[in-house]
Amino acid sequence: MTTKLVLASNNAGKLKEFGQLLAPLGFEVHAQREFNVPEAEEPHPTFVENALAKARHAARLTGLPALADDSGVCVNALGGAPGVHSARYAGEPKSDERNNRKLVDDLAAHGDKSAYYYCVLVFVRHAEDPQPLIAEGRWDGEIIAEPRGEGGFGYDPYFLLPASGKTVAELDADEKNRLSHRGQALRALVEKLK
Ligand SMILES: O=P(O)(O)OP(=O)(O)OP(=O)(O)OC[C@H]1O[C@@H](n2cnc3c(O)ncnc32)[C@H](O)[C@@H]1O
Ligand SMILES: [Mg+2]
Repeated sequence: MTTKLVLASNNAGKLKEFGQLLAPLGFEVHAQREFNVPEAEEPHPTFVENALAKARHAARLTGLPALADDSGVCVNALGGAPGVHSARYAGEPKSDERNNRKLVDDLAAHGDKSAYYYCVLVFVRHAEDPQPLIAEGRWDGEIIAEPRGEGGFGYDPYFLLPASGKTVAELDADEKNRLSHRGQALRALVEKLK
């Protein structure tokens, strides 16, 4: 049986990756935009609370099971920033280019460039689901000052994987999905759905 679900995100990069990750698993996946679901508020200080807020919002407005992703890049020398503020690190309107420039500037005076991507996924069967399924993933790397690569989205051209010497934007889509915070979290979530 295929499960129909709504993806509670308006981020084109995430939607593309979820499409690739979920395609082989027999889900009928719809982006919330198809149902004219507006962006949810994300006022919380934790990833898990924001992901739950997004999932509930989409489930409430569509009547469908919903999957939400709250994610970001956490930089150790910056005390975990941008963290939950990753999408709007440089303010409104959201801009990957300005976010990346601010991140590089903020880190310029620091020797420690280590960082990690973090992703929490929340799946709710309906808006009042008392037992949401929750999974997380983490991916370590470091921030570099000059962008490399064309793939991925967001901070990927500046996120270096020391083991391969490549940035995430230099990986092909399959490699990113195999290694990423989002891929790890989704595989863990799917185990819980079984
Ligand atoms: O809330 P939705 O609609 O899902 O879209 P969003 O872009 O606002 O998503 P978040 O609130 O979860 O913010 C996550 C930000 O973290 C960054 N990010 C998350 N995953 C990433 C990845 O795989 N590669 C690069 N940047 C990523 C990117 O800047 C995202 O905008
Ligand atoms: Mg968001």
